[in-house]
Amino acid sequence: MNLAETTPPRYRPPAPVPSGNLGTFLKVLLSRDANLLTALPRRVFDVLMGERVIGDRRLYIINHPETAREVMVERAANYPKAAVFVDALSPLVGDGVFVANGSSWRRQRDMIRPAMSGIALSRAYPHMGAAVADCVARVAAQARAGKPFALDAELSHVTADVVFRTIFSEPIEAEEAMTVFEAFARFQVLSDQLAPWKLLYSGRPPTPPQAAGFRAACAAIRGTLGRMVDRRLASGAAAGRDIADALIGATDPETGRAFTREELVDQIAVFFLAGHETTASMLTWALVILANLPGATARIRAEADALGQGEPSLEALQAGLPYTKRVLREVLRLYPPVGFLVRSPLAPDKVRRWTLQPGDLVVVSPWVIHRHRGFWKDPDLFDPDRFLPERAADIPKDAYIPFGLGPRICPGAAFATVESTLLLARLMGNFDITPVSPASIQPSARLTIRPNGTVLCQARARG
Ligand code: HEM
Repeated sequence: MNLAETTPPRYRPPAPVPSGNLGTFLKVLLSRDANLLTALPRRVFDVLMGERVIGDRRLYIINHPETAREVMVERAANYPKAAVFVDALSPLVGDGVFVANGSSWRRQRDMIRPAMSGIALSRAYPHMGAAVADCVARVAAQARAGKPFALDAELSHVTADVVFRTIFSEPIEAEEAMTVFEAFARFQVLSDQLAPWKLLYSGRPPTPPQAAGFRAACAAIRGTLGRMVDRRLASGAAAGRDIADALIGATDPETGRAFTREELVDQIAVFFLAGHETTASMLTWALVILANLPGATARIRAEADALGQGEPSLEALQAGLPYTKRVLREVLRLYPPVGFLVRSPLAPDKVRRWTLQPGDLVVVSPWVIHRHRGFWKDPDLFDPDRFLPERAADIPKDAYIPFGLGPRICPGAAFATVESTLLLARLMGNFDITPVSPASIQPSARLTIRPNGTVLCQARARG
């Protein structure tokens, strides 16, 4: 079989057809569904930059990659993360690196570098392998039972397991890890419900009724992580074991100061938040899409089968599986888990024909840029081969930004790429996974861009 010929040439995976105007935008924002993706006007996917006034805020969307570069890279210091974004996450992550700004962010970013390095990845890799093997065993049990299972929940489980094992050398099944995992699920639901309130007001928004449950979920997560940190501090860090040890051993390059206990909890909460739902969402979309594409599935399986049954070395995984990686890149283009990067200028700044003021919101959206009519051929179609080296020249610089851009670019990109390649190869290599109701699956912008509901699937072991 010539595998290259088996991929259907034109497949449009689920996405809302943009049609919104300001009226629908506000309606969606205030509805229980609050899915921004259904509210985006068609025009947004054509313009290079646009302005909209919502409530008492001015909101700018920047699509042009060169303009995005000016703001996010060249003048990044004038564009810290917006308060609306920071306030939404700081009950969970304190002043951790994901939300910190200015010199506090710089110092933390320098200090987490060893925990995110290639050496740290090679130490994390065996933990990943163990978590993936457990995931394969759970899905095999579902296949034997013959009952539908929630694919999205399983992928959140395994990616949270990977994060936990790589931070603390402990699996998620441990009682404390499970407490964090379950409280995080509540955090996610409640933060989705709170987000629209916060966007509409530039001042302090009124306190909606969900806020108490939200704070309780954050306290449960931080309390548990704090106890785990205390135990590790008491037993002493053993250099090079895991991310917890790397963070405990990290020092500020200027002052030599280490993270305080609270700061350690902040960073670990960041890794948990930033490091598992993103990867889980990417993999959910990959499996949903591949269920429609036997040709692409066959190509991934050929690469997975070539890995053999034993644990592939990190080097083999990083160097190999080129088609699987192109599929994952294309999934990240169509469903970037972080769909909107939100900043606010510190000082007035002229950007194209507008003068942006402090308090304005500036959005650079991977979701919009990745589907922009001006930068991509057939932007809504699934075509992994657009990432073939010989077609690289077709992609404008900075039009592909699933991991962000500039100094705040995701430090976990290599980690996520290794993890998702291994998981996808193992799941596709061992199972047929088919959604029970494929027609109902649509993307929704929550904390990450996820399917709008539970993705029930049937798994069958491959013969
Ligand atoms: C497919 C998986 C992932 C995607 C798509 C992703 C995407 C992103 C994006 C877009 C940002 C920048 C946000 C902004 O500028 O506003 C970011 C930041 C960050 N990510 Fe990831 N991420 C992924 C996985 C991970 C993993 C596995 C980790 C850690 C193990 C991680 C840790 C972080 C951290 C610590 C930041 C904050 C960096 C800073 O502000 O300096 N991410 N991520």
